[in-house]
Amino acid sequence: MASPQGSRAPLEFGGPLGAAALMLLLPVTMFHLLLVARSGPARLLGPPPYLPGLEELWSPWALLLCLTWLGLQAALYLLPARKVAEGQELKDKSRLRYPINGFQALMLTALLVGLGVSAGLPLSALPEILLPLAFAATLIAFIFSLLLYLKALVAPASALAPGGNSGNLIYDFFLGRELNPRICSFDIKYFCELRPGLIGWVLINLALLMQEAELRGSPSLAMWLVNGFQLLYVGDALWYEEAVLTTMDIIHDGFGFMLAFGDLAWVPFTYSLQAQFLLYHPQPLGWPLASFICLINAVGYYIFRGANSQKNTFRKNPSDPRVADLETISTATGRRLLVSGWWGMVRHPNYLGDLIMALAWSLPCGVFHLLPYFYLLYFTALLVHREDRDERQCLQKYGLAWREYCRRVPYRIVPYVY
Ligand SMILES: NC(=O)C1=CN([C@@H]2O[C@H](COP(=O)(O)OP(=O)(O)OC[C@H]3O[C@@H](n4cnc5c(N)ncnc54)[C@H](OP(=O)(O)O)[C@@H]3O)[C@@H](O)[C@H]2O)C=CC1
Ligand SMILES: CC(C)CCC[C@@H](C)[C@H]1CC=C2C3=C(CC[C@@]21C)[C@@]1(C)CC[C@H](O)C[C@@H]1CC3
Repeated sequence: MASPQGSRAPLEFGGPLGAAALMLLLPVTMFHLLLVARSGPARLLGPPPYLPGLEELWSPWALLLCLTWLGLQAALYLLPARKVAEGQELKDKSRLRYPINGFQALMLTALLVGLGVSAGLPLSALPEILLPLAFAATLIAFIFSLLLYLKALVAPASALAPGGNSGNLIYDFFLGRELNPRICSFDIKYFCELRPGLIGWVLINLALLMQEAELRGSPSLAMWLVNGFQLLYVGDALWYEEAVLTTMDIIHDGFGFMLAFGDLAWVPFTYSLQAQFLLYHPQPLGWPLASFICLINAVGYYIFRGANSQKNTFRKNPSDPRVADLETISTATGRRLLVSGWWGMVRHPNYLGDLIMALAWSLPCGVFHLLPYFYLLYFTALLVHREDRDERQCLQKYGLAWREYCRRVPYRIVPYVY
């Protein structure tokens, strides 16, 4: 299979073997987490309580529910948007246009769910069918990736991603071949990155909260905190939806199994792990400790939002008064790099804020189980790896100017540590 010209990018994720291992390991990990979260000992590293049979995993109703959810989110995506944003310049010098109506989709979904629940929709029954739902989402991600792989066979070379076109079927299937697969103006990757998975995640959290209220009379303080923190995170991502257009997922990575599974299955079913854990393992939490955890989340959010907004404002308009006084380094591309403000503290201040929030999401679950800290552990690994990929791409893009930035700002994520 021919590679597009100049796309002999170095293989990532351990090449075809690594990709094959991840394609097996990620779904297995997700099912392991779903099973142990509801088991008595809730041991992250122990064996699952039992191995579910196909009859417990497969349900045509769960598949129908997942497809309906995707259909609903697609319909909301197609509603008129308050703004249409242009993406980064592509290889052929064109720019794609993207609707900015993610927050509107979240609000409309909340309204529909609210109406549904008051009309008797049994949302609190959702936790009972998480296993078949996760199985259906995984199936959809596999089929989706396969169709996207086939679609890329007829795509022009200019539409292919720099990464996932090595010629190795497994590797390319995992990473994704086409950069911005679209059906007419419907951008499949952009849609999946923010809508069904993220909104699905907070919906699952809400269902877990409602089931806890049914079981114990009212939701616990720990459950409120986890729901509140994660709703803030998802609301923020959709409010600042345009910022996703500059992430490496949109600019650099193709849309293959990694993102399809990540967006549609991994995010809703593993990011809701803390709420799942709390439903089956209630944790006492007093107001003083809860206030301290809120403070940790607020500090994390302040850094995360401050850093992301500073970079986005600077990238949109470097002479904006909010960033005009910051010190910068010029690069040969004409773009400049910030070396003061948040981006002068470490080279990825937004990751630092994100990790502090991840800690705050786990703390309400107490310190006697490792399971609710899975997200923090996985996320640290994801961000360290992501930071490494980004550094390599920036070095390629900015050359000596990037080296100068690394000299001026030596720490990557945690000041004086890493
Ligand atoms: N919850 C989750 O699962 C995940 C969350 N995230 C979060 O999403 C957000 C976006 O992350 P991500 O896309 O990885 O990366 P970043 O938002 O950090 O973007 C990296 C890019 O920023 C630009 N940049 C880097 N340094 C500077 C500088 N000093 N001055 C100006 N521009 C600079 C470069 O692009 P250029 O120069 O081309 O503009 C670089 O490629 C983060 O907050 C992250 O924490 C990310 C992944 C998963
Ligand atoms: C499990 C796989 C190895 C990797 C899957 C990765 C995906 C789950 C993540 C890749 C980048 C993501 C981003 C977000 C969610 C997770 C995925 C899809 C955000 C939308 C989360 C909210 C932030 O405000 C923006 C993030 C952009 C990147």
